Amino acid sequence: MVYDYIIVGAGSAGCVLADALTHDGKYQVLLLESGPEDKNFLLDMPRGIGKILQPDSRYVWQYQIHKGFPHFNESSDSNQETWLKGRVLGGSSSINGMVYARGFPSDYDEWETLGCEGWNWQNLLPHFIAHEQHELGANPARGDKGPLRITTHPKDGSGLPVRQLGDATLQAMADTGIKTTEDTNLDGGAGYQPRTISGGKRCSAATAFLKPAMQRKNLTVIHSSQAQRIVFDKKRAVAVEVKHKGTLKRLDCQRDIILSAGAIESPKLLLLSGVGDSEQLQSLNLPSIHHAPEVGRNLQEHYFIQTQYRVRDGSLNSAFQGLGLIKSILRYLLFRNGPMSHAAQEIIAYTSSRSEAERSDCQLGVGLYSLAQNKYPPAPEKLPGITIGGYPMHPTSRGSLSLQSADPDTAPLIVANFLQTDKDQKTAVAMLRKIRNISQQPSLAPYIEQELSPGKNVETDEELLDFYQRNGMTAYHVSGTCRMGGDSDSVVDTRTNVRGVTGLRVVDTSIFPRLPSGNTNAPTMAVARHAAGMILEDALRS
Ligand SMILES: Cc1cc2nc3c(=O)[nH]c(=O)nc-3n(C[C@H](O)[C@H](O)[C@H](O)COP(=O)(O)OP(=O)(O)OC[C@H]3O[C@@H](n4cnc5c(N)ncnc54)[C@H](O)[C@@H]3O)c2cc1C
Repeated sequence: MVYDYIIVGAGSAGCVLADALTHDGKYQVLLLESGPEDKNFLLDMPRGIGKILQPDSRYVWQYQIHKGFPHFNESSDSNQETWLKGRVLGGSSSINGMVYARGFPSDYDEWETLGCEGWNWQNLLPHFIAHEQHELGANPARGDKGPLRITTHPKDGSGLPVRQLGDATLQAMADTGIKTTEDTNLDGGAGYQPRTISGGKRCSAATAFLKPAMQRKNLTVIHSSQAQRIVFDKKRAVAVEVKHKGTLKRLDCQRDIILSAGAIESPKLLLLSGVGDSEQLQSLNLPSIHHAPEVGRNLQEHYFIQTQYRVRDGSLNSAFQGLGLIKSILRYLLFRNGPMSHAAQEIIAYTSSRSEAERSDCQLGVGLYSLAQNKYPPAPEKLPGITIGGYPMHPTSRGSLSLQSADPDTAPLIVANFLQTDKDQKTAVAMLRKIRNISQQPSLAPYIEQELSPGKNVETDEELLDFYQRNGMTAYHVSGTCRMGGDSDSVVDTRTNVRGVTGLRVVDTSIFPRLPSGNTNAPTMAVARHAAGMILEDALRS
């Protein structure tokens, strides 16, 4: 069989593409996924991620990365961390924190200004709307007829006193100038978390887009098979070489091969296939099909920091351990609600680190629980607490990704280069001060007993920055490594074609020229739907 399209990677982008490209029944499409099926109760139950994100999980890719702080020893804990990506049908949308954040109009309008013609808000908004089945209902900027189910954190507090603490936190935010809104995706500000959760279950890209499409005869899904490289006939991509149970196989394609393997594996596949910096490729004895030095550059990630507070009452800590955990699980099994049905954090806020009059530059997230210090994988603290975390949304620092070996099973070298620029450092410190200010508002005084971290001894800008650098971590939003642009240096053009070759596209977070304001799952799905329209249009023309 020669497929019309082969999509590599059944993640957020791959599932949307598989649905859109098979819709009219005209094209034979193969969706290839290296991970297994998503048949596990812990993937469905939102707080199952506590177990899914364990180091030995079969559902994740793991990467040991360098943070890139020049003043810390390269091998110290402050300079290294583990990044995870989903490796299962649904990709990272099957293992993520389920925060539904679209980014704001200015993000996409900025993409267009950067040369990505046609990728503005006006063009992307219809895709967000078409995807959404939002419990708050439809309006000109929100959809309720799509396959992706979205709810906001429940108003009843799930039978626990957490709602009072949540309301008090929102009041504290309001007192610092961050208005409370019903739908933070439309109005910014602060509110209860919009989530890709419905009926107490995760709604991944596989649930929303792939499962219904799998009924179609023109879609073939092969899981547990890893693409090793793209096969070229001169400069045309014609097949994918795949490893399945130790055996190599060639799968042929007559239109386009679309890489949707995510912002780490898509550039890795390009490099392994001969599209990248030719000097680097030659040093690894790889062929050079096209010299594209930007592959793997422009890496962007949100650097997340968590602050913690001891509280007297209202926290969920007891619901995640001992007898409390058994009760939470029982409650979930019986009613599909309670703490096991919550997203990673209960409250979200968008704010400016400096003045509310300016464009929001930070996302804050409040978890009504606290975590034991220096423990990996994360575990709840015994005593009650809350976390207020956040990250600057528009980092100007850039990292990179490169091959360490020509062996597809060897992880690439990733250097994040967090907080390298003066602007990023100033925003990081200002955000930490903002969080502290929120925690000190009168509405939280009945709850908060003590700031645990950073703690009152961390006071000057230098101390706050040092705390941030040492304790910050990935927000799991890695993007930008196959940058899309109108300029000849960009890796893909504005119709998602890889420059310098034919029959090859990239559609996933790696093509983002800049990170959007907030989490990346919803933007990736909208980008994939926009790209699918172009792919079908181009097919009609050819
Ligand atoms: C732990 C975690 C928490 C997150 N929390 C949130 C959140 O709460 N909200 C939010 O909006 N975003 C969140 N994100 C980010 C968001 O989920 C991702 O940015 C988004 O899903 C990425 O989509 P993608 O299509 O680019 O890649 P992915 O969804 O990662 O999909 C890539 C797929 O390609 C497969 N693949 C890779 N290489 C190969 C190969 N060689 N052959 C075959 N298949 C291959 C992978 O196994 C994977 O299934 C989180 C991410 C993680 C990891």
